[in-house]
Amino acid sequence: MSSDRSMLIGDLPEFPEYDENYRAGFASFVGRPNAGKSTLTNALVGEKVAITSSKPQTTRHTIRGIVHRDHAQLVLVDTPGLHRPRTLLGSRLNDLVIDTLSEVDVVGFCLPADEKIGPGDKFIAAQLRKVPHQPVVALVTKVDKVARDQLPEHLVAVDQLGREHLAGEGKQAEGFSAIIPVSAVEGDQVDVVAEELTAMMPPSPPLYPTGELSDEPETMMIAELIREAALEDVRDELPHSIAVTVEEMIPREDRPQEKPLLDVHATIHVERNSQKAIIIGRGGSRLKQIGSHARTGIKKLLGTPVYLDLHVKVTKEWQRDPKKLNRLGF
Ligand SMILES: Nc1nc2c(ncn2[C@@H]2O[C@H](COP(=O)(O)OP(=O)(O)OP(=O)(O)O)[C@@H](O)[C@H]2O)c(=O)[nH]1
Repeated sequence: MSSDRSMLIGDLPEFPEYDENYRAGFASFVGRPNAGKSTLTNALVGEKVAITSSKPQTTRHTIRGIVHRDHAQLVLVDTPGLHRPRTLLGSRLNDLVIDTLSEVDVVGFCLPADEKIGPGDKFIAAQLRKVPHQPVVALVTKVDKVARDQLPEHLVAVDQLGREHLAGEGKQAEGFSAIIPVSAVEGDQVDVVAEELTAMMPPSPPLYPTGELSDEPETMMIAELIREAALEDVRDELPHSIAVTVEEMIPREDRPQEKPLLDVHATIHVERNSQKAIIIGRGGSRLKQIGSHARTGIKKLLGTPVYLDLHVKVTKEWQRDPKKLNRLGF
């Protein structure tokens, strides 16, 4: 894809000017499913890069968003939720999370303000002890959903969670390095989050060109857009049973230069025939709708009209079979 990429996006990379005070590095958000990680990533980056949904565990891939400030660059690695593994897929996701976290400069632990701290949060805090060299900042998300006078009590509980379950050696000796209330939806304190996190980055030249929002290969982002479209309206029936692979992305030949068209061939994998029927819909109507939603998103992402060729395939028990997981890129 690398040669096509510049053609699709159309910019030559240009890096920001910098001096010895410039900082750059990586941050990663963790938290229970639905904690608001993707929404906060989008608010910080200013564009839709990670996929948000009202149902848990849709962010399966590591999607990076890049926050550009005058004197700093913050590369966000948006991980899947850390959660107690129930399937092989679950435990692979957790390994992936710990690996990712060992490489970042700061971890943002998202804790929704409108939900009591529960066993899931304590589990994550305890997992974060495995990465003692990174500071962990508590990001108390969705503060617009609670009354102002309820917030202080919640912040005290968050502080206590850090002291009781996270505190150990290294940077986490005393629990959270900072606790920041934020509302990604209302844009409240998003800047403070950016400032605090960039201040924790090491001195470094810029890592990415100016204006770059994400270095995730387009195919991965396109697969996520299709997955999101496929889950639309049927999340209750098929919340975790869909994976998408993008087989091919080929610029259509014989098109005038000012009117390019990209052919995208992708497959939606489901686990059972009954699910295949749900995805396809009566007379193919749902599949058509999925294609049309996804196409709009892909066009917006790439700035190029696309022809989307979608297939639905039953890949049995893909969540539990290591070979199939490998093939689907997990
Ligand atoms: N009111 C309000 N809702 C929010 C805010 N941030 C996120 N949400 C909502 O909370 C839900 C979950 O948000 P996501 O950003 O998808 O959560 P996530 O942690 O990435 O979820 P997973 O991908 O399941 O791990 C969505 O419906 C969001 O719209 C916020 O600041 N305020």
